[in-house]
Amino acid sequence: MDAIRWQGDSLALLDQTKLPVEEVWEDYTDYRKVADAIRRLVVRGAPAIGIAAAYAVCLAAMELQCQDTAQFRAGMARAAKVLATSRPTAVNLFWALDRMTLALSAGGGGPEAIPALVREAEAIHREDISMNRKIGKYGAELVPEGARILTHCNAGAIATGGFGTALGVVRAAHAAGGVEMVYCDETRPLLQGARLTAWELMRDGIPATLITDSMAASLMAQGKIDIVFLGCDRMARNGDFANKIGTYGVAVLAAYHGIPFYTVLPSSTIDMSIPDGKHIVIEERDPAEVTHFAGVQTAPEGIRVCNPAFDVTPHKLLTGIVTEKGVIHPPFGERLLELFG
Ligand SMILES: CSC[C@@H](O)[C@@H](O)C(=O)COP(=O)(O)O
Repeated sequence: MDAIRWQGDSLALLDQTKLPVEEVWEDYTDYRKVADAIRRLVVRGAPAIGIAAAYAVCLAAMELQCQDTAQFRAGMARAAKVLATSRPTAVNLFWALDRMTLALSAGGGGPEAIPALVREAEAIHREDISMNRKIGKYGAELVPEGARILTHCNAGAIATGGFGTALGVVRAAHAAGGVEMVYCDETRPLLQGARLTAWELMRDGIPATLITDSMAASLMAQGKIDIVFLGCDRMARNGDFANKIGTYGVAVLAAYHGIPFYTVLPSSTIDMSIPDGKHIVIEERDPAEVTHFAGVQTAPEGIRVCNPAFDVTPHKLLTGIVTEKGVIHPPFGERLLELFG
């Protein structure tokens, strides 16, 4: 299962805004439209955003290849800026753009660098899938026999290059026969859990139950959740992390009920340049996402709205962090530095 395909001179994206009702792939040749697709959540999920941006840099270079060197370089800098302002929170976007900028300079800085840029974007894509496979293997070892797992948002194959982070763990654990049920929080306001996670799990034949976000507490109190796995958009070097709004609430609930709570991420999601979660920029999105549901108004016109797309969970609420280098336990700051510093 995938949502991003490089086609040599164009990028195909599965339009995630249309799932689960329609499976529509769109072709992109204009990097500006890819930036807009990232903004509109056609492509979403931290690793997937980075991969799409890397391919968009290739599209920019192809568009600019007939310009003289100075114009090519100025155009590439402009394209990187447009892509960097698409969404602020997931660090994978900036990590991928930095890699592409280095590949551009290493390749000569001009249109002659196009093959090197394509190779780099493909490497970013391929490495992400391979990190997810390793993450799945390590994470599956944490899953108790007959586990009932809770997840939030969508950290699946379509949020990554393929296989998924939190859902990669679920896939690996299910293949080993260890999963009784995956409870998916619907994930207000844009329903990534209901529209995307439920869809991915059903397609793979993994037992899944959809719940509204407000049901998680009651399920935990009834002893129906054994372990929580969810994704990450940016982790600071002390282990504080941003993920889809509602994650912090799930973390508090899990701590209260004594349920193991893990975030699952590739190293491309770790931002060692910031000391803690206070430094993570949280994206504020359109109020209409809260006041309207599928185009239908559900709140009075003119009501003030607060719509942060992410929240920050303090590292103290984490049982562990699942990465491609293994599972990290406290003290997170020291272990992150050792493995990723
Ligand atoms: C492997 S995806 C990890 C995170 O990016 C995911 O949990 C998440 O919060 C996605 O938010 P979204 O706003 O849908 O891009």
